[in-house]
Order: sequence, then structure tokens, then C-alpha cells
Amino acid sequence: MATAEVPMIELQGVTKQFVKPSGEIHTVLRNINLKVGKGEFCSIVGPTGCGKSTTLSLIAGFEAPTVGQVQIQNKLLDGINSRAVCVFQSENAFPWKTVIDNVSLSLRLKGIKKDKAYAEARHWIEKVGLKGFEGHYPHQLSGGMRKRVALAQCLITQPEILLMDESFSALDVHTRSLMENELLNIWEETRASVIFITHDLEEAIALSDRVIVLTAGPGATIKGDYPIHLTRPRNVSEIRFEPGFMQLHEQIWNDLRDEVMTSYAHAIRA
Ligand SMILES: Nc1ncnc2c1ncn2[C@@H]1O[C@H](COP(=O)(O)OP(=O)(O)OP(=O)(O)O)[C@@H](O)[C@H]1O
Repeated sequence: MATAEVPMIELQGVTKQFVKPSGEIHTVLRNINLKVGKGEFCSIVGPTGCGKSTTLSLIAGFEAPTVGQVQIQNKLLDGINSRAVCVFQSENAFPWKTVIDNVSLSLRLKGIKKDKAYAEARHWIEKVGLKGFEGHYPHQLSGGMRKRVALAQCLITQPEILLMDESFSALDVHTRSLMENELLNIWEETRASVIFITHDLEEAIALSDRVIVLTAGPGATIKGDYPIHLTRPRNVSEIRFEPGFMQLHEQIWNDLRDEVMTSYAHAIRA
């Protein structure tokens, strides 16, 4: 992000500790300093268990830092972040409600009249490629379609911050690349700030403006912060064949591989 700009999200000296059932203190993140700009697409990668989801929970306000603070546009985050929504790996549609009722639910809960909420829901259902499925129930949809419902449920709230935790990892490879392209199209229009957690470095590079590499825990820190200057708009299936893509992949993987090996060594010692 440009230095003069007010960051949408800022982690200032954030350390996060949990108390284990044994009473021992487990430091997950140590002294994380991170700024994410308005409309920036930022991915976080790192070895399993290093603290990626914890970082997302801190930005969502589900957890508070043990040391340091999270700021949203220069304001201290204290409690749930009302400017953010989370898209998790699991789906959050109610099985007894149709697609349109699930997607319009958050507006209905805010007291918006059914006609207006339905009109808005139809707009987002079409945007995520589900036009014609408004009256279907979740069990009548494929996994990829349910993921689209989850995305529409989040987007209808027009969040300024979209927090995505391995959101596409359960999808087959074709559906996944369709969803990635649709996410990029929607992001180009809405310009939300996105924090995208993934285990897949190729996915991180294909989607993002920046890729952050976390070290192996405990006490994970930021090891690398890589700007991704690939052209936009992007097609995720094609961008992977650009020479710049391969160079970035090699560079970031060099950093990430060492951390994955460290994490693996910890795991087999434990
Ligand atoms: N509420 C909690 N209480 C205690 N420990 C926790 C809690 N949440 C997370 N942890 C621990 O913090 C560490 C980091 O977990 P986290 O889920 O953030 O990692 P991750 O990088 O997202 O993992 P993965 O890649 O496997 O999804 C783990 O050791 C986990 O057990």
C-alpha cells in the first residue's frame, strides 16, 4: 500500500498467546506488524499451525491481541469488527431455507422489507453465478454452488473487509479456479480489502497484490512480504503461465519451504 494512505487494517506489535489446558502459555504470534490498504488483496501463507487463522480472528475481532493492537482505519478495534465478514471453509447456509432466503437473511434481520431484501439478494445470487437457483435448498446444490451461496451471503452485506480462510480448499480443481476468477471479478467491482488465507502458494500469487509469509510457530513472525506486480485483470488459470509468476513462486517458495521444514521437524519431535 502507498505510504501516505490510511491503512484499512493495521496490526501494531501484535503478540497472541493462549493458555493451554496444562496452564502453560502458548505464544502463537509474536510482534506482528502489518498494514493492509483499502482495496488491497493480501494473502497469508505459512506452515500448518503457524497462526494464520489466529491472525484472521484478531482482524475479525473474535480474539483480542495479548500485546499490541489491531486498528481499522486508525481506530482501535475493540470487539467484533463490524466492517468485516468471514468466509470460512465450511458453509453457513441454513438447510431449511432456500438460496434466496439464506442470502437475504442478513438484510431481513436488519429490518429491511422482504421485497427490497429479495431484490438485493437476486443481484448477488446472479453475481456469484447462481441465477435460476433462488428457490433451491442447500442440499439440492453441489459443494461449489453452496460455496457460492456462502459468498453471496457475505457480499450482500457489502463489507469493506473480506476475510477468507481456506475458503476454496474443499472444492475440486475446476470449480476452484472458476470461483477464484469470480472472486477476482467481484473484488474488482467492490474493492473490498481482502485477507486470504491459503496453503496453496500458487493460489495466493494468482489472486493477490501481496503475499505475506509467516514463520513456523510457536511465536510466528512475518518472514516475507512480497508485492505481486502481475497484470490485472487476471485469469487465474492463465496467469500461472506468465514468466513473472514462476519467478515469484520460486522466490516465495524458497522462504516458505524452510518454514515448512522447520514446522515438520517440530511435529515429528513432538
Ligand atoms: N482458542 C485457542 N486456544 C488455544 N490454542 C489455540 C486457539 N486457537 C488456536 N490455537 C493454537 O494456535 C496455533 C495456531 O493455530 P491457527 O489455527 O491459527 O494456525 P493455522 O496456521 O491457521 O493452521 P492451519 O494451517 O493448520 O489451518 C495452534 O497451535 C493452535 O492449536
